[in-house]
Amino acid sequence: MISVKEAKKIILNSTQNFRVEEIPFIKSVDRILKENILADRDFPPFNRVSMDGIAIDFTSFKNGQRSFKIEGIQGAGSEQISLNNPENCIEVMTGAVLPNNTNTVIRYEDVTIESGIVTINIDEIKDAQNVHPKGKDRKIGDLLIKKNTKISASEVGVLATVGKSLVKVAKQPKVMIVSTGDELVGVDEIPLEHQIRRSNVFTLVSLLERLHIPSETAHITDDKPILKQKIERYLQEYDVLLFSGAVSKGKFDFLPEVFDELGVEKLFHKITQRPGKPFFYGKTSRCNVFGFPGNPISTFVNCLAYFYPWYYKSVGVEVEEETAILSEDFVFKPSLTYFLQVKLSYKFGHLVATPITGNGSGDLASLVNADAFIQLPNDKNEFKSGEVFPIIRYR
Ligand SMILES: Nc1nc2c(c(=O)[nH]1)N[C@H]1C(S)=C(S)[C@@H](COP(=O)(O)OP(=O)(O)OC[C@H]3O[C@@H](n4cnc5c(N)ncnc54)[C@H](O)[C@@H]3O)O[C@H]1N2
Ligand code: MOO
Ligand SMILES: [Mg+2]
Repeated sequence: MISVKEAKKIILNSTQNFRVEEIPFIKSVDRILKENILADRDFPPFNRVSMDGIAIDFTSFKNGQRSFKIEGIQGAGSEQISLNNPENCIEVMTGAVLPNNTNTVIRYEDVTIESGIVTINIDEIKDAQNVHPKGKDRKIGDLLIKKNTKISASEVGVLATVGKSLVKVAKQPKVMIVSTGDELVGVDEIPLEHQIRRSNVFTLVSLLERLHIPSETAHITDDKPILKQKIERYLQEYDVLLFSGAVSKGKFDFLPEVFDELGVEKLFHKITQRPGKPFFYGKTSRCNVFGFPGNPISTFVNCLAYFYPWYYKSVGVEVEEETAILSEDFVFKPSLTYFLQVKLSYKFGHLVATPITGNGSGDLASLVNADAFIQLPNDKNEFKSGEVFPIIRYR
């Protein structure tokens, strides 16, 4: 049996490189960028008019001129024109190129126009006002988005603007999720008295969907030869296998021996934690094997506490640890790290975690009443209101 800290260390030391693929940028949200995105031109690429109005040569205004004859019109999307007479003006629209020989824009709200003559109604005008200068935001070649960024809507806009219709992202691992157990029937079946419906595979599928990892699922009964035959094939075809169940001490908990017989290197089996203690973790040269204990909350918390960080490290993303303040005193006697279910809220701007009591790791209904797990260390038994501990959110 090893500690949570040791287990995490082993897991983070056995990450995989899923390599890189190119996908349409519009499909890239929540994927991990695998190239630096540079400015393909200055931002903005020309001196951009930022208000609808008139463009003048500021020197004329400085010299006391207040009325200007309209010489032309410059709309967004038309080639730059030039002001020929510095005592005239050009009507300009937001997004247009600032006309040649002008440098200052005055809003329509601040002028009156009569018979083609513009009269300025305000005294306060600054040189170069209402112009967004070429290259003010970014220069050509500047780094806009760093490699290993998790792509969001804001990155998508930048990718579009630099013409990155195809973008390099971390490839997702090929994952198979396997449930085991003779007591389990399908979601659409009516269970007999001694049976229950499978739920863990679907929680795992959904937890992986949050990471945009597609997965396949299978169910295998507690039959050792069949388990062995199927898992042998999965080990050759998938990058990651996630199991739920059959890793504890029961007569039909065949997975640890099957893994051993199939040459899966055991990296650990059992962690000093609750729930999720009998977690098995191993690997072959191509595949990482996560054998989550079958109790639903054990499978759930171990996927969040171990598979998620393993995945993020594999794709090169650093995730900051989040913490919350315990809202009430809590006692946990066993010397195990306890992943306590909590409901999160904000009090005076601080994240507060209120314990949600359930009936142990089989009580999957209690998961819907909580938002996260708070990780209480195994070196003490009494946890006081106001103390701060790491949390793992699932909402
Ligand atoms: N003698 C001991 N017994 C147990 C120990 C122990 O240390 N000594 N550990 C307990 C702990 S802790 C856990 S957690 C469970 C882990 O059991 P397994 O990983 O072997 O899982 P199973 O025996 O197959 O099932 C346990 C439980 O979970 C239900 N289950 C399994 N798969 C699913 C699924 N896909 N959907 C819904 N529910 C599922 C299953 O019906 C069982 O009730 O072992 C303890 N025992
Ligand atoms: O420690 Mo087990 O994983 O909850 O019942
Ligand atoms: Mg068992």
